[in-house]
Amino acid sequence: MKTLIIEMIEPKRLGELVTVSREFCEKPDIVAVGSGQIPGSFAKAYQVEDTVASNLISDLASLILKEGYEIILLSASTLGSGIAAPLSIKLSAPVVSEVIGIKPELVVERPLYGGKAVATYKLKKMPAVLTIRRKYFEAADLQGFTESKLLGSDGKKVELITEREEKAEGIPLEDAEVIVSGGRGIGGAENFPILQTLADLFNGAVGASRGAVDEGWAKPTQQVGQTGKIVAPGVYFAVGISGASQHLAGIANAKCVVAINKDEEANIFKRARFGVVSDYKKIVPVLIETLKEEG
Ligand SMILES: Cc1cc2nc3c(=O)[nH]c(=O)nc-3n(C[C@H](O)[C@H](O)[C@H](O)COP(=O)(O)OP(=O)(O)OC[C@H]3O[C@@H](n4cnc5c(N)ncnc54)[C@H](O)[C@@H]3O)c2cc1C
Repeated sequence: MKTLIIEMIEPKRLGELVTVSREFCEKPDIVAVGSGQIPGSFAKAYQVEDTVASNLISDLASLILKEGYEIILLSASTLGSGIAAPLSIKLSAPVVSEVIGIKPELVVERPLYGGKAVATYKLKKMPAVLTIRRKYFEAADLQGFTESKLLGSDGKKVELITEREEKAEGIPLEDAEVIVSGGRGIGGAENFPILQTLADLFNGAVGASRGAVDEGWAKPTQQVGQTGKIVAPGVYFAVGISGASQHLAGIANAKCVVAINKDEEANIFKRARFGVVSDYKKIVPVLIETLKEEG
């Protein structure tokens, strides 16, 4: 099937979409968003430097209709989700967001009810737009680079006036293999550095519950959950987090959850593989010392 990837030039995200594209075609085409060389081998490559989603919709829709693409793949990222919805309206195309599984015969899966259920859809009308949830598919190894041509623009509707770069401190939560998250049980912003110390020992990242973010102890960009980031680390430490369903929705794909909570009835223990019922102030320092000793 004729497949088009629309994505920022970022090897991991592109690699994941290339893996998904192989379920539909041998070699996809790509519209790469942003500047720089396009890693990987694509049949045809187009490039747009404008990163404002609403400016791209008309050009993308014209290209899709002209070339007859059947499957359109984007990451379920801010840009991907920002493009997928208006693009599907412009094309009168179906959209399935946050796809986590591809089955034979055009069947796709996405989570529902904060990850408590999985819905299965059969794609019957083409083109179909799919946004793919990060880290559910192994990123393909992208070899070499593909030459691209600029995708013509029908004029900017929205002008980007300023862009404030979010200071990326350490590894992004979505990419981290180990996350140490703190909740309201941490007791104050001054107690978050100990979580950072633990995370650093694993080369990991620090996340937070909405409880901690609402208290102003952690940044909104650190929030994990339904209205925060969806993460999929190998190990997720939930420290002083009760385990509300909205928080659990963000860690549905975490492989191993380790909960530290002084309330043995806390809901987080139902999701945890390992649980410690104790005050985190007694446990986390011991964990740090032990890890340092182990080297
Ligand atoms: C529409 C909507 C969307 C939401 N989206 C999100 C979301 O994206 N992410 C999110 O996290 N929440 C979200 N929430 C909020 C969610 O319902 C919870 O209120 C929130 O997750 C609670 O945060 P918490 O677990 O840190 O705090 P609490 O529920 O107050 O739990 C604190 C925990 O810390 C434990 N504790 C206290 N002291 C210690 C100690 N010294 N040592 C160890 N443990 C201790 C307590 O036993 C308790 O279990 C959303 C809610 C709504 C309505």
